[in-house]
Amino acid sequence: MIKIEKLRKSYGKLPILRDVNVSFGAGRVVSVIGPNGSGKTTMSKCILGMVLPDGGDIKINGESILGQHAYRSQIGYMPQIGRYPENMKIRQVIGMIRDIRKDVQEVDEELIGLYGLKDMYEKRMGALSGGTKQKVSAALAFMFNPQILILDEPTAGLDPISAEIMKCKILKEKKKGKLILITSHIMSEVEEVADEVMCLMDGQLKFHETIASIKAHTNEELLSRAIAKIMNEED
Ligand SMILES: Nc1ncnc2c1ncn2[C@@H]1O[C@H](COP(=O)(O)OP(=O)(O)OP(=O)(O)O)[C@@H](O)[C@H]1O
Repeated sequence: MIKIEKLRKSYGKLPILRDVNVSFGAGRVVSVIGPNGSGKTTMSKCILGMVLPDGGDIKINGESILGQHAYRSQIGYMPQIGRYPENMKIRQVIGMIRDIRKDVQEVDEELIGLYGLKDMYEKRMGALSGGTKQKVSAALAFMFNPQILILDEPTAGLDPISAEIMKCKILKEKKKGKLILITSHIMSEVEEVADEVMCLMDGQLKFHETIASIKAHTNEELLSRAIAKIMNEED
């Protein structure tokens, strides 16, 4: 579904992504992990067309996305920190985004319901708690039934029940054949929802394996230990 070939990006003289090659298939949940600053968000932003790569290619369903725009409607994105006009009410933000995507007949309002956002519709974005803002971002990411979801730390800031709702939603959408890329630093959470783990270190692909194979080849039952073992291996 997504094929990344020799992806390169630098900021000034600092190389951030260094010849990353990786493929992700439909119906999979892939956790993108790696130390802070290893390039995870930059890779996501390249897929989203928010950052222009210096070299390489990104193909979605066989077609290069470079210089294209239409493909973006197939991707739902939940940023680490959603930024919204402070004076707009939740109702207005959701209404505005729905207006932009008038082409979509059937909208998915499940998270709006499960997170009780309608009861807060008249609250202004600037007055919301961090967690509630996250819930609005989540509801928007899933709303237009995208084939690909990119979720940057989706449960960070959510209370345990809301985090559980998010994880159930991820697994439900995966069953529909969607590809879901999740950045997370919480290994127990990665283990609960992901099929595969992709690890970036210093802008390079360190490994991309299924959770079962990571555990098997490190001989570790705990994913956190298995990953620590691989990360500490010499190249
Ligand atoms: N617009 C920018 N201009 C300059 N440098 C940037 C820019 N965006 C990101 N960087 C740098 O690129 C590097 C990779 O950042 P990125 O956000 O991709 O890392 P990450 O793996 O997502 O980190 P984290 O786990 O902390 O979210 C960092 O050193 C960051 O400072």
